[in-house]
Amino acid sequence: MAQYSLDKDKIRFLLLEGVHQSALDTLKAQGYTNIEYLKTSLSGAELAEKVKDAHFIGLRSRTQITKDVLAHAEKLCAIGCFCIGTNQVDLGEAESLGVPVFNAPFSNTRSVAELVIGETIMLLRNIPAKAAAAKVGGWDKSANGSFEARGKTLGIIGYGHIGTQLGVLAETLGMNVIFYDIESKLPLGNARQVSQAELLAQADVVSLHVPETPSTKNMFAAEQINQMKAGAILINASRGTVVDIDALAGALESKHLAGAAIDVFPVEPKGNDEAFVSPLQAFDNVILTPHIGGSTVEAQANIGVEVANKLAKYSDNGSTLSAVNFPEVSLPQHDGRSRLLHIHRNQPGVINSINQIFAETGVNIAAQYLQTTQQIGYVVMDVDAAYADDVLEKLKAVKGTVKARVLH
Ligand SMILES: NC(=O)c1ccc[n+]([C@@H]2O[C@H](COP(=O)([O-])OP(=O)(O)OC[C@H]3O[C@@H](n4cnc5c(N)ncnc54)[C@H](O)[C@@H]3O)[C@@H](O)[C@H]2O)c1
Ligand SMILES: O=C(O)[C@H](O)COP(=O)(O)O
Repeated sequence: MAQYSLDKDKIRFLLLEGVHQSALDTLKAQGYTNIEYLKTSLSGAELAEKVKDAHFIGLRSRTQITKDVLAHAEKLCAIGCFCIGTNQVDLGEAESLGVPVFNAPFSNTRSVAELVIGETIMLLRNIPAKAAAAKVGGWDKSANGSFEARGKTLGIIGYGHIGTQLGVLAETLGMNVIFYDIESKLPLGNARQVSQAELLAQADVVSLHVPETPSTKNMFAAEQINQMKAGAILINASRGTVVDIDALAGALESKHLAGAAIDVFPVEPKGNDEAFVSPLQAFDNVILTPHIGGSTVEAQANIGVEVANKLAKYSDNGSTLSAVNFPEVSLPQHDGRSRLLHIHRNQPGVINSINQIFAETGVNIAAQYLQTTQQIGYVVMDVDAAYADDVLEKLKAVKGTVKARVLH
């Protein structure tokens, strides 16, 4: 399937889930005005219908871009996740269709880490339960079950961008930091990498910061919760699939855990007007938040600019730097030339066929860039504008071509 570069006002953006106004401002400032902006997520037939005409889709963590949805998105050039997580997109399928997926890998890191620090202090002091009692006339003035954070041990599971930020902040409170990660990681400050069993046996507060993957699905179930210290606290601001909520409810019921803070759930409401239901609503010593770990004004404004810029850059010059599922190519401007972009299956003979076209037509390649993943190859060639459309037609016919377009 070939795609020609269109006039900017014909390039259609579908932005879902109320991404920040800064995304619209950034796109408009770069000449992209054909933008459909929705405050909610979409699913099913509605989503399939909307993606049909979209060249670019922007979304947050809620919208599921499955293989089926992608099959409806025939004009799709790229997807922007205006958040950190990209598990809501079928990344492999998008790759095989020649659709790069971008995200904002650090823009809300600090917001999540700060929320977890706040929750750690509140839960160690038993504030949620005391505040709930006070609101209905109770007066629980007592030091029992209320502790300082200083000197306590924080166990971080998943020591990536958020986990490391959290560890640094926790040390400034005087906490001891231990962490577990499947990779060997450079410990920051005085943090120590330990096994998961050691972490669960030692930590007063356990905080989860892993991505949603097959290996993290239900990784925190009854077995792991039972290994936590009696009276410990569990915090999850990663993904709702990571914790078995019924097992957590059981541990709160039996008072094995002293409290929890949960920001993400196996099933979350589609929008702010849908009711939220969870067995954890029964517990006053649990902080429940509506997936707002990354929802600060600062983070959302930065994410809007960052991801919109990545989409505009891919549209304008083909750069795929920091795409999460695609060969990464950082490209200079192509002033005075046209740029041919060719996405193909990574199979023997494709580059040879492409070179053959140039050998036969005698068109000179002023610059060429190539990157591959196991699945696909992405080759970019700058040529004299007079020949670009002709060469594009020939490139489209190369066996193994997934997508080809030209930028004038
Ligand atoms: N609640 C929110 O609003 C919010 C905001 C931002 C991110 N998140 C979630 O937090 C996750 C983590 O974000 P990040 O930026 O720190 O990601 P990251 O990729 O920088 O770090 C994740 C870490 O988890 C480790 N890991 C992966 N699988 C593991 C396993 N089975 N056991 C132990 N460690 C494992 C990785 O090696 C990595 O070090 C994101 O994937 C996203 O789902 C939630
Ligand atoms: O992956 C993320 O960055 C967080 O889960 C935040 O997602 P959101 O943009 O839907 O709040």
